[in-house]
Amino acid sequence: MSPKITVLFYSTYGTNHAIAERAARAAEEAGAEVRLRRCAETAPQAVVDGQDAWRAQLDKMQDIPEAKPEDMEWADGYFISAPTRFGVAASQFRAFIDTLGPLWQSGALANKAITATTSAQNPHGGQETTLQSIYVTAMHWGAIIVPPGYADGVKFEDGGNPYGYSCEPGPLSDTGKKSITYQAKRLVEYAAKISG
Ligand SMILES: Cc1cc2nc3c(=O)[nH]c(=O)nc-3n(C[C@H](O)[C@H](O)[C@H](O)COP(=O)(O)O)c2cc1C
Repeated sequence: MSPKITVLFYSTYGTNHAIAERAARAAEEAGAEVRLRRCAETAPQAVVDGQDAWRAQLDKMQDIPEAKPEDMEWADGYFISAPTRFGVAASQFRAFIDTLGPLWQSGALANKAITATTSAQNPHGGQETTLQSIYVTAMHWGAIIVPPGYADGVKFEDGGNPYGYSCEPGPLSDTGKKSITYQAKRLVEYAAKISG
């Protein structure tokens, strides 16, 4: 049976959207059934409309369904991508996560494979703490964290973040694409093992 993967992301300017699209394609290539889902925008419309780039990115994502708790229940594994904000994940991502209390209580979030990626403006702007903050939540769920580590040579080329692929904003590099592909395929492999 194909493992089911929900690729869950939030993106203001497009970087984490690009990561998520790449991860979704890689997971499908690895044989998974995939749902690509975006976290709903929670910033006031006037704030979004006040920045052309923010407005354009939100318009670009209109065809991607907003994440619902059911997308988390459905999946065997989660590929997460969220921007770094003050050293942790963007509040739009957290707002969705904070709707999952009833699912957590039912035990539906336990035993799911999870891996995470992020971007930050600066090379050392908090990527590692953001990923760790996402994994702290995963531990509360009883999810099984699948970090990339250094288990593939690409991790010695992509900046070497063992917690998850991370980058600075902008178009993905070829190495970045390879690293995301590796991380998504590794997630599919372990989601399949865990879900049996
Ligand atoms: C409120 C706010 C806080 C941010 N905090 C950080 C930060 O702590 N470190 C950093 O390097 N970049 C920070 N950034 C930059 C974001 O990480 C960057 O915009 C994001 O990675 C771009 O991802 P996206 O294109 O998917 O929106 C911040 C941006 C905003 C708007």
